[in-house]
Amino acid sequence: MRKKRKGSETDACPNEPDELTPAPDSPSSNRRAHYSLEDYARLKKRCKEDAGTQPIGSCKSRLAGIATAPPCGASSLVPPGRGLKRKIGCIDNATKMGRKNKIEDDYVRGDTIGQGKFGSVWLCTSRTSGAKFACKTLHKGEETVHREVEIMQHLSGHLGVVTLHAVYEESDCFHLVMELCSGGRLIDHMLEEGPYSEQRAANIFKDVMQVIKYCHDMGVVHRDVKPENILLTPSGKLKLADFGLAMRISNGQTLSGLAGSPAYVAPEVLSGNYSEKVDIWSAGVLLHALLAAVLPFQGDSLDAVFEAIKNVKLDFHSGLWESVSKPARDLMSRMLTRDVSARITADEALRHPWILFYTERTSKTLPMKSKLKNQVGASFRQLAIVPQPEVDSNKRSGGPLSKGSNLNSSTESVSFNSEDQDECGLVDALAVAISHVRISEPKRTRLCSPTGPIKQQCSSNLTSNNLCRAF
Ligand SMILES: Nc1ncnc2c1ncn2[C@@H]1O[C@H](COP(=O)(O)OP(=O)(O)OP(=O)(O)O)[C@@H](O)[C@H]1O
Repeated sequence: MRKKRKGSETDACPNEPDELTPAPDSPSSNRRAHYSLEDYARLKKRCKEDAGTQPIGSCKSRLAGIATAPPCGASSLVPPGRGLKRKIGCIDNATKMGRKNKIEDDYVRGDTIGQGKFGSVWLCTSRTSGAKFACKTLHKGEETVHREVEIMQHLSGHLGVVTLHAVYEESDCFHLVMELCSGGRLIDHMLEEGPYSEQRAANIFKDVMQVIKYCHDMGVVHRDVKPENILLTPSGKLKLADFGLAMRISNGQTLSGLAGSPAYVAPEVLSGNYSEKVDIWSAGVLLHALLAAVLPFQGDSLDAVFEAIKNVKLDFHSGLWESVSKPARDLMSRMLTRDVSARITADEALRHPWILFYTERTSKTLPMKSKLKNQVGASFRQLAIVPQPEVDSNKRSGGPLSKGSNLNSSTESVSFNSEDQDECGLVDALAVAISHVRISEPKRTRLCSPTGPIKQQCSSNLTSNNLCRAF
């Protein structure tokens, strides 16, 4: 039997309800939404055990369609592991697949720096150059190993993607030698430093959206966009990591099956077929967390989180949102809309006035003093691309993701030196924003032939596999 990836180890959980119930409004309730996938795995294991008696619409039927689409052009019926040689044969020379050397010949092994449920990520040092790298070891037999390797190679080279330097194959595993992102994970910065200024959030968010757009242009859906999977380099550059759940997708093709992380998962993932727009939703959750330091969809259990994702109407009008500009709220609402066709694309998000305002060249000289916030908001309101969506009270938002001081400047790509600036700069920036507001269909740079919905493979291994890390 093949090994199951993403925390497939599931234990009996007699005390599950208690374990899934954090104190209301406590900071930990947010963290539970981030970190309670093991709980969810246990829950779903129970679902699996009940599978024979579950009716349609039960958790079994919800979990049956775990997406297993292979890279474009490959049959979804190819058993995982088979065709691996062919796939990795595509990996170019830069990654030096198929080399005779063992990794120990070229690198000195260092400390473990990350622990995934699949295995570990460890520090390694090149014997020739002395340069340090991160090495992720993927054990063969895991369902998605070949896909992660292939997709990393496919995307490697973009500034926003962790660069894959080399791949070493052993009889039972692959070692992926990657660029070392020693600046930590974005989530750790968020937890430590609390809500971000709009200026800072916009610049972080722009970097994230640029790499998501790149993935989508390259025909890849990440499916697990969250701050835990965004790493920082020492100079503060953001890098999207962990393509363990990523899938290739053709234009017009849809995926199916549960994959993602609970707090960030798009509603359509919970209910049916979905597309690359799931990454937009997840990025919208991230933007919410950046600006408000709370997750938008919370609950006392994972099912309650999912219920919130499906039904809670967010209120961007009151409470903490009163101090956030309307353009920021507008962008968020366009990303966190359940109507997938109305949800903006990565390209559109990047051209949203809020992003342009805070990240365009002229924004470097714009005032950020709070007294100008409303003016900015009013100006942006005029730039709105479409009307604001209906909002209602959000009963579950609460509990800070973190408390803390201002973020250090390591990730800020634009410096803000604005105390003495006047409103002329603001007008200039708005003019720039206006000039960029054009909404059109995004282009894919690498498309595969449309093949229609990807066939589902209902493997119990896959089911519990994706449940745990990716539920
Ligand atoms: N290139 C890198 N540089 C530095 N640290 C890294 C790098 N890649 C991964 N890590 C560390 O290892 C951890 C696990 O890596 P990764 O997320 O790729 O594994 P995973 O098991 O697929 O993750 P998850 O359990 O979140 O799905 C990361 O959270 C990070 O702390």
